[in-house]
Amino acid sequence: MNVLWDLDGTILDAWPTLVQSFIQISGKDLDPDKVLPLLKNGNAFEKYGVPSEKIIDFRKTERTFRHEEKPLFPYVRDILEQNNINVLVTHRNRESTEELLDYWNLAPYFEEVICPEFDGFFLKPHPESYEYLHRRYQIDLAIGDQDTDLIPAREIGISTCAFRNPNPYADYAIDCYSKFETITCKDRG
Ligand SMILES: O=C(O)COP(=O)(O)O
Repeated sequence: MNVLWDLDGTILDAWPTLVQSFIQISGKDLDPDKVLPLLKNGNAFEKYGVPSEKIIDFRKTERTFRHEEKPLFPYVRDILEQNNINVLVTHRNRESTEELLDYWNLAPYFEEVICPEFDGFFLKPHPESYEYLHRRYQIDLAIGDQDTDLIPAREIGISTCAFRNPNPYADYAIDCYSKFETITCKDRG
C-alpha cells in the first residue's frame, strides 16, 4: 500500500507540546483541554486574542521541548514497514520535521516529505501537495488526525483513515493503530 501520512498527532504524539507552547506564548492561564480543539482548528490565536505574528514565538517555543516529549505512537513503525511507499505532508517546518524524523529513526521510511509552506505548496486542506504526491506515487490511503489532513485526500478521491489518538487532551473517541486493519476496512466501506 502507498500511504500519505500526517506527522503531528498521527505519527508523533505532539499535540501536548504544541498546546503547552501556545499556553506559554499566550501569557495566560489556559485550560489545555479547551486550547487543543481550537489550536487544531486554527482558531486559537483569534479566540484567545493572541496576535497572529506570535506564531513565530509559538513555533520557537515548541522546539524547546525535547524530542522525547513528542513520542512515536505505538504500532506506527510496524505499519510504515509494511507499506510499499510512505510519504508525508506536515505543517511543521522542514528543519524541525527532519530533526524529529531522524531522532525517531523514521527518515528511511519516507520516499518524500513535504512541508507545504516551506516547499512552495499551499497549506492543507488545499489539495495541491496531495495531488502532486498522488501523481508521483499513486497513493492508496491518507492517514491523519484532523479534518484538514483528510479533506484534500477525499477531494481527489484517495481513501482516508482518521486516527483518533489516545493522548490525554483527545477530544473524541479513542482508537489506536492496533486497530488499523479495522479502521482501514471501515473507511473503505
Ligand atoms: O504542527 C502543526 O501545526 C501540525 O502539523 P501536522 O500537519 O503534522 O499535523
